[in-house]
Amino acid sequence: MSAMRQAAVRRAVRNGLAGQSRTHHVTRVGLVSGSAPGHTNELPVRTMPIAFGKITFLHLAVTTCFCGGFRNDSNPGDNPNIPAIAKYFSTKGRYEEVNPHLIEDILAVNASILQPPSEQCRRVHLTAIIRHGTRYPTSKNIKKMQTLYEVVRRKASGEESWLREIQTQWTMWYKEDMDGRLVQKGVDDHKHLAVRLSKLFPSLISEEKLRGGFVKFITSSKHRCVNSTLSFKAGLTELWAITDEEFDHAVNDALMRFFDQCTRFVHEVDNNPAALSEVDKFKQGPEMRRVTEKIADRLRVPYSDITDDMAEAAFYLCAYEFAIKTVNSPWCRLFDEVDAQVLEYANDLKQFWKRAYGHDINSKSSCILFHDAFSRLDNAASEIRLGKQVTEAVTVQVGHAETLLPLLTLLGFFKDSDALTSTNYATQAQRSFRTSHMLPYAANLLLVLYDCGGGELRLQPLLNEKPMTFPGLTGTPVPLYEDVKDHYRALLLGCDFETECQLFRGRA
Ligand SMILES: O=P(O)(O)O[C@H]1[C@H](OP(=O)(O)O)[C@@H](OP(=O)(O)O)[C@H](O)[C@@H](O)[C@H]1OP(=O)(O)O
Repeated sequence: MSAMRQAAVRRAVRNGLAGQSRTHHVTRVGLVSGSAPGHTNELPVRTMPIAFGKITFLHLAVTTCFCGGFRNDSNPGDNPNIPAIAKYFSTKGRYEEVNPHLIEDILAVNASILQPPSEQCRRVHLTAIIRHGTRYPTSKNIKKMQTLYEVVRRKASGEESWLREIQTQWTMWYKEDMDGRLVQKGVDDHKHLAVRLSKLFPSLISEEKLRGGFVKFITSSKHRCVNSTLSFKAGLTELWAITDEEFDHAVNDALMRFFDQCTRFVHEVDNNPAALSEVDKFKQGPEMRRVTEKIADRLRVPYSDITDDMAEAAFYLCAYEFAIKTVNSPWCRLFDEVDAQVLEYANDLKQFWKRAYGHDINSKSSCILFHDAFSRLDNAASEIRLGKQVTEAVTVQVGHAETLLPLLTLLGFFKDSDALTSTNYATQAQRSFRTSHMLPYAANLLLVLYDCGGGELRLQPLLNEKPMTFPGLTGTPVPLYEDVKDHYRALLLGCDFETECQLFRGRA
């Protein structure tokens, strides 16, 4: 693309010119191969043509004047290509289900939600903590899917078209060595997120800032995270047609996989089955039993063939076929909405007790990430106060659902009055702790620091590109940075990772 055309593209993105519509077919991004040699489904190391699709500036103009919050009424019932139960897929859900406006335009942003707190305020720093993009199932779940497929293939009987499709057309294509690796949709998740964030924060995520070394990248060592980081960078380099420079990223598991290194969490939760007793009780309880019996009835197999694990495997088959291939799989026909809500709750129970409010150490294990985020914000704040340029304008940190959730918990987000337990499902229908809304693939927590002049700094949190308010700080949508620090003073003064993660902490 000529320099003149690049400038025109950049101007159009910046100015949101309506009426101009350009299609930029960008190609090539090299990814880290993570699979066993010869795996047909693995993203190849060699570069691969990824058509960026259409960057339509017309949409930019339309969406920037799109008022109010995003539409959450994707109403999949109207769209036969979207499973009616897609909004219950928990951490196996697509990003588009929490931002349905992206279904029609994956690059659409709603800049109006990001109006600065006042005319004087300008954005000076952005920290983005992002879950990797869409991935294959883990080998643990692929084994369960394979077992279920054999039961259905060999024992199910019935004339329903969806059953015949499973038994005669659908093939078990998942292989154990896929084990959670990033898929092509996951590459696109991060490329598109990068472009949307560059449109939302053009003064921070810009070619100039990227080339100037003001944008830092940190990632978990897992393939899905490294490849998501490469994809995020590719989204920017392709947008700006940068071919003469590459940009580093740091692999830092102490930050992005802190849960592996917190001894007390590993001992008291990760390696302790009793820590998830509420999950186990729910999976053996009446709600789940009704689901497994209904599935067995639909398949006309004995109740003993469809355990809670088999029901979960069927649910995951529906979710992965949709997330990876965007197909409304025949596996989805095994569930009605009530069944899906029960399976969603089982997932939420796992996340609640393993990564969130269920055990205090779950959130305290994220102290290292909490302090890292605030030290970056403090550095930016002091450079602003000294009248200097902010040396780290943007930090992009790629991790897991279990990176984000403990931090969100530590900050007090999505806390209900009652804990999720094996016995209160019926009263938790309106709970705020719902991972389907919080943690899809590519879920992202953004912390935006504003300089409003006269030493006034403000901090805005966003989750999945939607503004939030810090729990307990509801006076203003974008509070003073000092008020936020006051609010979290105890954590800022304490929350010492080494102390919290000591095995026999505080015991004689
Ligand atoms: O049920 P699976 O095996 O998929 O659980 C995964 C985690 O996936 P999630 O429960 O979040 O959907 C996976 O988190 P991710 O963000 O990396 O996808 C995690 O890394 C993996 O270890 C499994 O978690 P588990 O708690 O060990 O089951």
